[in-house]
Amino acid sequence: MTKHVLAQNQYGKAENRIVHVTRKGNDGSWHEIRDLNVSVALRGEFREVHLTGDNANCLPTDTTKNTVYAFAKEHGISSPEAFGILLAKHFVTSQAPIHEAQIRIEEYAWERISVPTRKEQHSFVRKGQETRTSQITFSEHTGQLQVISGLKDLTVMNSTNSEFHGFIKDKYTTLREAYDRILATKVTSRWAYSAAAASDGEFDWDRSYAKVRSHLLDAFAETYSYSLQQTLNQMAERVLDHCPRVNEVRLNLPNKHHFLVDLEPFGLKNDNEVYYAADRMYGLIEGTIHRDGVQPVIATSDWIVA
Ligand SMILES: O=c1[nH]c(=O)c2[nH]c(=O)[nH]c2[nH]1
Repeated sequence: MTKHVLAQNQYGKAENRIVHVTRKGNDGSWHEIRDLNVSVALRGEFREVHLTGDNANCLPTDTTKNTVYAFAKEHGISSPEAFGILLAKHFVTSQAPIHEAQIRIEEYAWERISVPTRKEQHSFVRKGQETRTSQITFSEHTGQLQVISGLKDLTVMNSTNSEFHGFIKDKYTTLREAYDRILATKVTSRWAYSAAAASDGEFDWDRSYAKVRSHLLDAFAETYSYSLQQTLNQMAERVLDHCPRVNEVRLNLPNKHHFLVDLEPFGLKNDNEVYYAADRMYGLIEGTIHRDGVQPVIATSDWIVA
């Protein structure tokens, strides 16, 4: 029998998605968020764990995950580096068999959507450009030029001012009513211009794009939401109200769920500070709003992935 050698090994929970909300100001209405993807890898005396099934030296990956969320509550997240240092030191100094801990953190950066008319600041847009889209169709039969513009991958978040309750409860319903939740979505939108705009040689398409984008953002930030469906309608209505040459707006809004982490088992109270950001599954809320009397033209069957 050849002898086999257990060489380098490490383990831990990877990709702990965490969103931490800090409330500042006298009334806590100025929110700051940190959005991290934290992976933990532990190295040390784990020969027995691999070779004999003796788990005496094994700190469960589940515990490493809990530690990440509990540390966010206990210490806050001043920077990914500072948070990583706290975690790495903790694992190595608290458990004898753990000799080395490696914490890898990706941070997703957000910018504030500032709403000048209100003091509360809890609306954010993910840094990095969204993709601008357009579809132009010209038909020789009708002589009609059709322009459908749009955007995708515009990720936005409100860290408060979102509720969801009063919904149907049947025997399969387990969802709890929410009176203060995070509302986040990655916006895909397309909007159709009037035929007059499409054939107006002077029309400023760049300016119009910027205007629609900013109305979508403002409506998202300013809507006190009772469902993502309601937010969807507000966003589209805002565009139709302010952009006379847009006839129809379609929105595909994946509900990027953020679940409050239960910190009670560690004797910690989670005052809507520490969230688990799930990437799947997601609610997918879609709809078209158009001017009365205008025939909708935007396809409704596209496959949208969050
Ligand atoms: O805004 C929401 N709309 C829903 O239809 C829904 N369903 C659900 O589980 N959560 C939510 N949130």
